[in-house]
Order: sequence, then structure tokens, then C-alpha cells
Amino acid sequence: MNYEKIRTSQPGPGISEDEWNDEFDGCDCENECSAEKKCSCLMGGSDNYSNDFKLLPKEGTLLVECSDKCSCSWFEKTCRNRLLQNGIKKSLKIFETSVKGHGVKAGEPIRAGEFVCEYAGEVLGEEEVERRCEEFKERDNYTLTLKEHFGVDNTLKTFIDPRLRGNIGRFLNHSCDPNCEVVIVRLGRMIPTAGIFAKRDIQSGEELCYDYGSSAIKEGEERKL
Ligand SMILES: C[S@@+](CC[C@H](N)C(=O)[O-])C[C@H]1O[C@@H](n2cnc3c(N)ncnc32)[C@H](O)[C@@H]1O
Repeated sequence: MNYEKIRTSQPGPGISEDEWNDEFDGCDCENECSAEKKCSCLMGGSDNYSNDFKLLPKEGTLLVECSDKCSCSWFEKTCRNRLLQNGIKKSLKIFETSVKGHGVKAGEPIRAGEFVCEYAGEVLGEEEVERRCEEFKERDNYTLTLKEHFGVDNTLKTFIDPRLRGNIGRFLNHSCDPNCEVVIVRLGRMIPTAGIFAKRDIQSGEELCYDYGSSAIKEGEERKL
């Protein structure tokens, strides 16, 4: 449990300033950001979130939230395209499980599609991930690998490691029948963040978990989504 608490992911070793600062142009909406009003952050011409702040289905295009480069920054309170960046709104409780170490449970009901928390950590270059795998191989595996395919041969991998710097997201355990899912969300920059959203309605007291992906929970290996 010895880690520095951060609110959102930060660049770590292996991520250059140029990579981190590769940002999208902001939208020029002056009021409501919606697909109907042709907000340029809403790629694929569909909204990211519903009026009641639930994740909407988005396939084949990037999910980009509005940022401080957007004109709507002046009207942030009315911009519907900001959810992950506003942080955790649900009551989440860390607890000791019987066999999985710590876990997180819902402190209140969470509806399907609602935002739970970011999986915040250091964004690392691949060499640093390999170095840390060696260094920490005896202990819990935390690095989450986000994989995105652009075209046939182009795969973008993003590594998020909350071992040294992270948030409550680092305590969610794996399940093959999860009640949460990880969604790739971009906060105005090309380097993505990992948002954990409810996959179905969750009752207060239920443990929150997501599917770690193909390499699941093998010790010392990175996890892939
Ligand atoms: C991201 S951490 C999750 C939080 C962790 N339980 C803790 O106490 O810090 C991942 C580690 O939790 C443990 N873990 C996660 N899901 C598990 C499961 N379904 N069964 C057993 N251990 C699990 C494994 O040790 C895994 O490497």
C-alpha cells in the first residue's frame, strides 16, 4: 500500500515531453458540446456520454473528451463531454479480500455505464516496463497495457503502471465475469487514459472488478487489454 496518490495518469520514464504534449486541436463550441451541434471532439459524429453521464457505445473511433484547448472551457459546467477528467464521484471502498489481497467495493449503487474511476498511474515506455517487470517480479502485477489497432500493422501500446504512483484503480481485482470494464479515453491528448466504467448495474457492497485480459493475473507479466 506504499505508493504516491495521484488523481490522473502522469508521464513516467520512457515518455518524452513531445509525446505527452501531442494534443488535439480543441473544439470551438460555445455552448453545448454534442454530436448534434457538430462538436469536433466527438469523433465519428456520435456523443461519448449521455445527458445523465453514462458511457454511450462507441466503436471504431477514438473517445476524446473536451480539454482546456476547447472554447467550451469557458462553459465547463455545461459541457457534457467531460467525465473522466472530473474524477471519482461514486463512493468506493478499499477492503481486504480473503485471497486476492486488497480489493474495492461499491459504497453505493452504480448504474450500468457510469464512471467508476480512472486506472491512474505512470505512463511508461516499453523498456521501463520490462525493467520494472524484472525488478518487481516477486510481487503483484500492476501494469496495464492498452492496445489499439490502427489499420492492419499499426498497434499503439500504452503502458500504465500505478505501482509507485496511482489511485484507487490499482486495487480493483480481476474477474472473468466482471461488473466493470476498462475504456480508453483521451483527455485532449493522443496518449490515452484508462477509464473504468460499470458494465452493468452494481449494488452497494459488491466488489468491483474487470477482466484483466489475456495474460490475466500471471505474476510478473504485463496485463493486456
Ligand atoms: C492490480 S492488483 C489488484 C490489487 C491487489 N489485490 C492488491 O492488493 O494490491 C493485481 C494483483 O491482485 C491480485 N489479484 C487480482 N485479481 C485476482 C483474482 N481474481 N484472484 C487472485 N488474485 C488476484 C494478483 O496478485 C494481481 O497480481
